[in-house]
Formats: sequence, structure tokens, C-alpha cells
Amino acid sequence: MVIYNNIPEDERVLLVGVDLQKKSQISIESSMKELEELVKAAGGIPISSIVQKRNKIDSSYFIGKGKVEEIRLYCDELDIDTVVFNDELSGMQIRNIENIVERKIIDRTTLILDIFANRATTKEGKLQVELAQLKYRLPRLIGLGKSLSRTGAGIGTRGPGEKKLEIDRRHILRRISEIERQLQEVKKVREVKRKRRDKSSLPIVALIGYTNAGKSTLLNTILNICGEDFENKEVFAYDMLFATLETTLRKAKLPNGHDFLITDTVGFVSKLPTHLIEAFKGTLEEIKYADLLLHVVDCTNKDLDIQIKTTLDVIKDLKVSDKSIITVFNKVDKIKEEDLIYNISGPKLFISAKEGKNIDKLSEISHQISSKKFVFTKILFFNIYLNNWEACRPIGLKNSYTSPYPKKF
Ligand SMILES: Nc1nc2c(ncn2[C@@H]2O[C@H](COP(=O)(O)OP(=O)(O)OP(=O)(O)O)[C@@H](O)[C@H]2O)c(=O)[nH]1
Ligand SMILES: [Mg+2]
Repeated sequence: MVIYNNIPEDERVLLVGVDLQKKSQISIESSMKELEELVKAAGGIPISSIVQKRNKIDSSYFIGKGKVEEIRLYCDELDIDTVVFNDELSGMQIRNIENIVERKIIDRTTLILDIFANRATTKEGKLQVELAQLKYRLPRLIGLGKSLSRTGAGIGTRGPGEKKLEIDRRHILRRISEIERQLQEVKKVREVKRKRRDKSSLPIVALIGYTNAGKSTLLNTILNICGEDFENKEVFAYDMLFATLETTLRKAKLPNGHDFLITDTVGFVSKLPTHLIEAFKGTLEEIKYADLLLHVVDCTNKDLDIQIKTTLDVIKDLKVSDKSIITVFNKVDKIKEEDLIYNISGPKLFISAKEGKNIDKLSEISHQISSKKFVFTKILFFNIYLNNWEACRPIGLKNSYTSPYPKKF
């Protein structure tokens, strides 16, 4: 058990994880660290964490019943308000655990939905989160416990759907179809805007990637160099998971007068609730209309392989994996050359969004796209890659690659 220091007075949270020792998944240490960051992003205070090694999940209690009783003791001892599980729980598991622990029980999905509910600002964002919350709650109505009741407060109880949750199945179903209808309307408006934009024929570059990789910082840096009317338009970039929730589309002008559009997107995270991806497909649709995807990766993260895979999986799910993608390894200012490991095929760039390293190369690539938009094919993309080969090597690294030819397109 790990005890965290410097804890202010507020909603005190105990973190619980299960280690199924699967090699294909993010390590349990990283996953629990990520959960800790998610708790902070939701405004909670991580007090302590417990991990149980298991071969399989217990259908009634998720972890062993004995462990649940142990958790009850920790909660009393550490004055815990809320217990957050690192995975999605069934309604019955939540109720069973709550009966023993007598605290609010939250799972990872509820936590993520709660952060989104707190941060969504646009009408569309709010509708999307409410839809995801309702779809999550629907099969769990029977298991309703403290965490899902309307009398609760704090993490897991927020969101636009909160007031409307009269916990009646028919009411929820009606609300779901109402939201879906409203989202269709929003989609129509977006399509009209998109058509207008298409007329201007400006190429679109979309920044995608794992949460906290530095997408918004990169957008700000690019706009600082070549943004139009940049004043007061800086996007929110912060050391916090899901700092960005809504897509922002900005116009940039290169010194030679060429314009292009650049868009930031919501970051991905491992075990991102499926309902949420589903609900956010509307927003993520912007990616579908992009001419180039810049996949931003935090190269200082030791789980970068899993982070890359998580992003590529979502991209695949959105059916846009055939788009031209440049992998942009960010934060090179924070890492020693010899520690930089990567084995990704295709074009790549090594940059520091914070210190502006190699941003000019990135802008140059965008320029080449903007000037040749109408012949934007994989061949052109290949040329761009060759022209910028200098930037496609890690900064200061000695010949990591001997051939400038990408392995795969
Ligand atoms: N050292 C270093 N830190 C960086 C760099 N780029 C971004 N950061 C930091 O990384 C943190 C996350 O940056 P954001 O730009 O908000 O990341 P994001 O990908 O937009 O994150 P979400 O919106 O949560 O998906 C911030 O604290 C940034 O200051 C970089 O090149 N070097
Ligand atoms: Mg962001």
C-alpha cells in the first residue's frame, strides 16, 4: 500500500486496482498513476492505493471479498470518503462493495465521465457527455448505490444529466433518443459550416494523441509562429489529463501567405469508456476531414508504445487509419538522447513544443501541404517526408536511421 503525502482537506479518495498480469496492457503501476491523475483532475485527493494480484475478476465483488473487508478498515483508518476502482464495475459489484465498505464507490468510467461532465462547455459537449452517462447508467439501474443516487455529492455525481436522472428506465430511454435527436441537429449545423469551409479549400491539419502529450501546447506554439489574429486565442494547455475537451479549429498563415487550418482534439486515455468514444464521435469527426494527422506522442513516457497503440486503435475505430499520419515525438527537451526509444514505422519528427525545437520543420510540412492541396496523395506525402528528412531524425541523435526511406506507408 502506498500512502501519498501533502493531502489537503477535501474529498479523500482510496484507489483500488487489480493486476491481472496481462502483458498486452499498460503496466499496473502506470495505470494506477494515471488513475491518481484522473482523481486529481476530478478534484479529489488521492490518499492511498491498493493493488490486488488476481487471475480473474470476481463476479460479485470484482476483487476478493476479504480484500473488500480490508478496504473497509483502511477507509476507517484513513478517513476515506470515496473508493475509486481502476476498471469498469457492474451495478451489482458496486452495490455489493458499497454494502461492506459503506463509502461511495466509483469506477474508472464514472470518474472519466465526471471529468468530462465538469469540463464540457459547449452545448454539443454537454449533450455528448450526458448521452455517455445515461448509456453507462442504464444497465446499472438495479445496482444503484450511493454513488449514483441524486443525493450524493462530489466525484461521480456531476453532469448535465444529473437533475434529469429520475432513475426511471423509460425516462432515460426517452432522454437518450431526445439527446440523439439534438446531436443530429448539431451535426447538421456543423456540416453546413464544413461545406462553407470546404469552399475555401484550405487544407486541414489535425493534432491527435494521448492525453497530456502536448497537443494544445504544440497548437499554441504553431499559432505563435504563424497564427492569424492570435491575440486572446491561445488554447488551454495544462499538466492535467483531459485539459482539452472540445475541438478548436484555428487558421494559420505562413510567411509566404499560404493559409491552412489546424485543429486540436480531445486526448485519448487507456480504457477510455466505449460510450464516451461513441458519444464523442461527432466531435472527433473533424479528424475525418483532415488532410494530415499529426500524432503527438510524449516521448518521455515509458508507456509510449501503449499510448501510441491506444491512439491508433481509436483512429482505426473512427475508420481514418488510411490518412497520412506523421508521428510527432514531443518533449525531447526532457529526455536524454540515449533514452529515446521508438520503433514506429512511417514518417516521424522529433520536437519540443515548449522550447520550439523543430517547429519550423513542422510548419514547412504544413506549407507544402497547403500549396499542393489538390494533389495531396500519398506520393506527395512521401516527397514532403523526403524533403524534411533532416527533421525526421531525433535531434542530436547520431544516425538512428541510415536510410531516409520510411519502412511503410
Ligand atoms: N518539457 C516539455 N513539456 C511539454 C512540452 N509540450 C507540452 N508540455 C507540457 O505537457 C503538459 C500537457 O500539455 P498539453 O498541451 O495540455 O497536452 P494535451 O495533449 O493538449 O493534453 P489534453 O488536452 O489533456 O489531451 C503541459 O504541462 C505542458 O506544459 C514540451 O515540449 N516539453
Ligand atoms: Mg489539450
